[in-house]
Amino acid sequence: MSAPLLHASGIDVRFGGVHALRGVTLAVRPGEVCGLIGPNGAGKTTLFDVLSGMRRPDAGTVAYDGADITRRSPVWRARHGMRRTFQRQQLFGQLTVADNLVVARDWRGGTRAGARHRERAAAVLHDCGLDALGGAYAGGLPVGQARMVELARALADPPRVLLLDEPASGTTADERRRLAAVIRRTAEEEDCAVLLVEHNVAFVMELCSRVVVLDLGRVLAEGTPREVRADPAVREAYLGAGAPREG
Ligand SMILES: Nc1ncnc2c1ncn2[C@@H]1O[C@H](COP(=O)(O)OP(=O)(O)OP(=O)(O)O)[C@@H](O)[C@H]1O
Repeated sequence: MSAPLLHASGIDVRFGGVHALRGVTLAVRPGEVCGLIGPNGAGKTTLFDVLSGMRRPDAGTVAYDGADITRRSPVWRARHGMRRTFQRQQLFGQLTVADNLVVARDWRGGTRAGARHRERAAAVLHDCGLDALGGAYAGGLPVGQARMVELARALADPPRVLLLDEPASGTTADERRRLAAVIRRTAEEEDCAVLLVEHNVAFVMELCSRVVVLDLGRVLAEGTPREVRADPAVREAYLGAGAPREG
């Protein structure tokens, strides 16, 4: 098994009296799609904030490719191949879909690379089945299409780590199939380490090779989808009565 590319160890985060993360340890390897699930308030988004550098943990470390990056900024992490999407969509609504992808590469500077960035954007749009939408304004897209564009934008500059926050939220079954195919292909063909937070358990269980369950700021369980489904503690805390949607 390859070494973890992203490795969070003993992460603690407090918001005043709320202990949002309590000694969370989690590793993601190149080429794997790992799911992060758990009830509302379990700490999933807070952990994403720590991994992407948007929140400094009160304790614990984040390592990337073996180096401690706990104090590195979000921009540093992005420059080094870490990409994140958000629960609430963050597309540039007044730009076209293609320009959303070009911007995702141009931010590094070097405008002379513009033509290459356009070529890469076109290729990524093609791979994501979005050829027809390149000229459409991103602000006018239905939710499901916008989710795919967000994923495409995260791929515009080739990622080494992809943190996806509820990528399937608001999508149809057909859109989920296409999202899953692109995510799987990115992990396998680009050797990218993918971690995704998702409330749609069926989507996670189908797509991910490994699943981590958070509850009340702690790792409650970790394993293959089959192992996690069968875990009594997970069933009680998350998959039992009042479980989130399965499809
Ligand atoms: N900025 C903040 N200030 C105070 N408390 C916060 C803040 N952000 C999160 N929390 C609290 O930390 C805990 C974890 O929240 P977090 O949003 O990480 O959970 P989550 O698993 O992502 O939930 P959801 O599935 O609803 O998105 C919750 O109790 C939440 O109320």
